Amino acid sequence: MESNSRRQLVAGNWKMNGDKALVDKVQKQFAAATLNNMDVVICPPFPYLGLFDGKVKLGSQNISQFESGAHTGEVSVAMLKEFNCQYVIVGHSERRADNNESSSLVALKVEQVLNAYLTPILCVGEPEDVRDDGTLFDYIAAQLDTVLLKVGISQFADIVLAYEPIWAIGTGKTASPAQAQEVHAFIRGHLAKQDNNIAANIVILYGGSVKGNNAQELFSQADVDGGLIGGASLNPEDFLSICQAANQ
Ligand SMILES: O=C(CO)COP(=O)(O)O
Repeated sequence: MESNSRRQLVAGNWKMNGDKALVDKVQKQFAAATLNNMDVVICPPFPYLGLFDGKVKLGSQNISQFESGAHTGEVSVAMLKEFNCQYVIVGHSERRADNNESSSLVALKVEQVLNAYLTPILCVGEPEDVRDDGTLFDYIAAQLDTVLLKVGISQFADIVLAYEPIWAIGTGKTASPAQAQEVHAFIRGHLAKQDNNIAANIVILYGGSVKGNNAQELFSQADVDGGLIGGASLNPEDFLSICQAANQ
């Protein structure tokens, strides 16, 4: 694999949790922290985006596939930009399940985010039965290929990927560092078939029950470049200790 300039990234996905008090706590915590070797992104629910004061990078948890117009309840990339949002989580398994988001819809959303020069955090990951029946790699490849077909490999230079095995999300059942590394290496190898350089440089996060006590081992795997953190991102102390693990 080629040399790379990957920097560790930790993104906190609050999901439909948190409140204004948590915004204040997180901002205080990170204003006092020194994290020079990694990037922190907070992805709160939409209403809280405007409350952040610029000390941490911001991401949203979803976006409309449309640019603007008569789409009640949707939020556009242009609106996110007005709130200094730099990242957008796209294709989280909870949205794929709760809102029937297909990989084709996910691909449209990725395209929308890229067109606005924001960074998609594109989530892929298998349910437990897929891992059990041995079709894990085909499943992940298919999720990636739908987006690859839509936007092309060169656009992956501006994408962050997140591998989130569904069986590990919110379950306390983390993928082992070896299991995470195996899939991350597969993803990088899959992209390398089209472009070695992009594959070597793309940041691939792991998500699924990352905590302060397992982050360091996960993040030290060769192809794991940080994490997408759910539950533990709601506790500023825990989240900071995860970020410190990525800062080393
Ligand atoms: O879904 C996740 C982040 O997007 C992971 O959630 P947990 O860290 O709560 O398992």
